[in-house]
Amino acid sequence: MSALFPLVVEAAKTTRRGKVLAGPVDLRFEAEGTTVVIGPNGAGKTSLLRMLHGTARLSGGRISWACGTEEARHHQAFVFQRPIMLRRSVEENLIYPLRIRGIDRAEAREKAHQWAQRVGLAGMMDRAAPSLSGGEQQKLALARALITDPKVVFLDEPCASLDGRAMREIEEVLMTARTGGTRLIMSTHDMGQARRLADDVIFLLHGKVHECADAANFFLTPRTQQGRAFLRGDIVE
Ligand SMILES: Nc1ncnc2c1ncn2[C@@H]1O[C@H](COP(=O)(O)OP(=O)(O)OP(=O)(O)O)[C@@H](O)[C@H]1O
Repeated sequence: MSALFPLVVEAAKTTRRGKVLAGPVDLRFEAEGTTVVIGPNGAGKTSLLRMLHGTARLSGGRISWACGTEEARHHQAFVFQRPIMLRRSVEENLIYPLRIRGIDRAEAREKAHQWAQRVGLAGMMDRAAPSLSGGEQQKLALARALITDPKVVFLDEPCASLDGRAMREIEEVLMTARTGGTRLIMSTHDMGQARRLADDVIFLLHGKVHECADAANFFLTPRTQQGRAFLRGDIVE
């Protein structure tokens, strides 16, 4: 397969009924690491992730993967803030993305069991996915995203409204995926999580990239007054 990265974003923007949801933004993503997108409510974090993933239509600019867009799409996954479960068992939820990629049922089941084990859902394979708790559903959504071995995973607030334990378990899965070479691009409201996971940070304000920096630099010495205020927990508008 060809390389997906660098992912180059040039003056890309997405609008809805004349309102700019995100952009124009210029960004460049290399193949490794975790990028964390932060910013106040409504800053455009979800819209940026959807634009990069290709599910929000561009109304200007360009997003170019090193390979073709179709090939890149095949190697991506997206994890939503509120997991969307198939109304089937945990096992069927895990098997589904493999089956639609043509993997035979026996192999898909084996992989499903390995992934259930990894995210702590091994004892729940026969449970109906919608009956799982919020944390369990999010772990299932994560396993279902990673089971196809994607090159890049977008995650929109993957731990919103989860307790500390579920968050830690999810972060462990994410760190393992990152170490294994999966490129992660995620949003979070939780600055503790951003500090734990980020290799680099995009600080969005009013749909635009206000700061984009190496995580250590951003957290230690944010360049802008709004960046400093945001990290202090002040209201930034
Ligand atoms: N479908 C839509 N139609 C109209 N406006 C929208 C739509 N989706 C998002 N917006 C608006 O676009 C802006 C950016 O929204 P977005 O959800 O991307 O921000 P966010 O940073 O993810 O916010 P939050 O932290 O609250 O999840 C907001 O002002 C939002 O109200």
